[in-house]
Amino acid sequence: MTQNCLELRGVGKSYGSFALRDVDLSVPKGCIMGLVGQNGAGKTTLLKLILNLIARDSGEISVLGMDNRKEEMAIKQRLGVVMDESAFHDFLTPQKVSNIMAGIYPNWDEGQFAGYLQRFGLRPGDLIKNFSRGMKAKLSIAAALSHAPQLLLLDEPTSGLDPVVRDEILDIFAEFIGDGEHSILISSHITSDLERVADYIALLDGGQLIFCEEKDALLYGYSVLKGTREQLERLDRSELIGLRETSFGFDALVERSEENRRRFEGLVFDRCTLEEMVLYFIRGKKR
Ligand SMILES: Nc1ncnc2c1ncn2[C@@H]1O[C@H](COP(=O)(O)OP(=O)(O)OP(=O)(O)O)[C@@H](O)[C@H]1O
Repeated sequence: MTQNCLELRGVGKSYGSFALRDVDLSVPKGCIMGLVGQNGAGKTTLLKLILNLIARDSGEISVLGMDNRKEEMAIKQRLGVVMDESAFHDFLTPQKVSNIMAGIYPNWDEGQFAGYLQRFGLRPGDLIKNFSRGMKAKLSIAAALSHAPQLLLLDEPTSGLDPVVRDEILDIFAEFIGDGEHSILISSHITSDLERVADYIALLDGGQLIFCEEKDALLYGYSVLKGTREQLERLDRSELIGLRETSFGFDALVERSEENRRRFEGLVFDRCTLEEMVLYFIRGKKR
């Protein structure tokens, strides 16, 4: 059995002027991979391709060691999914959702679902119509987790949630992968959430995978370099990623290496957040 729960090879899909091109991506078992990128970068398209909700133009996709087209039904039993739009009809209640899910998933765990509802402060008998965006998001996450899935595919699951609930949900995600057998691919614009829980980060931009790296390797492998305009004039710019010039000076991302320490001696090296790093890489690509 493969150690990757998800593998994409040469995956492509085009929609008029937008194209997801030649994406190779592997999600190892037992980890959380964060998928980041600007609006329209192709994150939802990628997740829909994995779910076989849309047909790919090229490439291969294997989910939990199975071909995502040939074994779609078997895969869906073992996947927990949250897409960004509300998953359940407004006239339902969480209790009715539970009854419906029990008919779809042989592994549906009513008790576990009820436990999540209680944890999230959702009443089983209330109409979803009257739920806030955050409450709908919590319901979707509770449902995705309650049929013993091995892999969660989550499209911006925490976007409508307040920081306290987000924190609790991130803890639940960390618990979920704790035994090394479960994994999560999560797209999010909240990079601080990913900085907290993700093991790997994949950046999409304009349909292209810019990188897929271990989060710690990214955070410890790069620094922000800062200096004056005069200092910039004397530098070899080929090492600078996403250079930004201001009236005072410049900043750019550089690889953290002894060679660069010597090359840029006398300049300031700062730590970099994941959010800053993503901005530098996107800016660097647009140059
Ligand atoms: N059904 C469709 N028909 C035509 N174009 C589409 C369709 N679905 C998506 N697109 C286009 O594909 C591109 C990528 O969209 P996608 O929803 O994958 O981006 P995203 O990274 O998820 O964005 P966001 O962060 O805003 O959710 C966009 O240019 C979008 O307009």
